[in-house]
Amino acid sequence: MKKRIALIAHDQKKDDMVELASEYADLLRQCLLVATGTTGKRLADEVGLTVERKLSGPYGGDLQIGAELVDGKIDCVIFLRDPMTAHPHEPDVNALVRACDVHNVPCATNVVSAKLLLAQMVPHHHHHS
Ligand SMILES: O=C(CO)COP(=O)(O)O
Repeated sequence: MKKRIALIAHDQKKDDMVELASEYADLLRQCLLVATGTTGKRLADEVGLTVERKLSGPYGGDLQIGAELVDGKIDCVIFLRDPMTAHPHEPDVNALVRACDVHNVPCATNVVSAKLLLAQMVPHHHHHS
């Protein structure tokens, strides 16, 4: 069965997310993708991925993804957080990461971790950059 991957990036990390997704586009096309609003739009517009878009993070998108996650509908989370900027929805961000820990769902919060995790998500995937 296809893996369902959540992709989320704070504003200062969106360029990194687009770059990461471009590099791993072949792999990501074999998965079902869900993203917060603005991240999802950029992935669709700039990488050409098919992405199910939730609300933007500050409007509850992290919580929508968290709700699916606790229902067992998310296999892994790539959440490129900006550690240098305060966010009004920080409680939501923490809730999603906490839900990953509660339910033992892998969650990568930086690019290097994301690459390691993505490489494990699709069996026998050979990465060409
Ligand atoms: O704020 C976010 C995650 O906390 C991301 O939301 P957007 O993808 O809509 O910018």
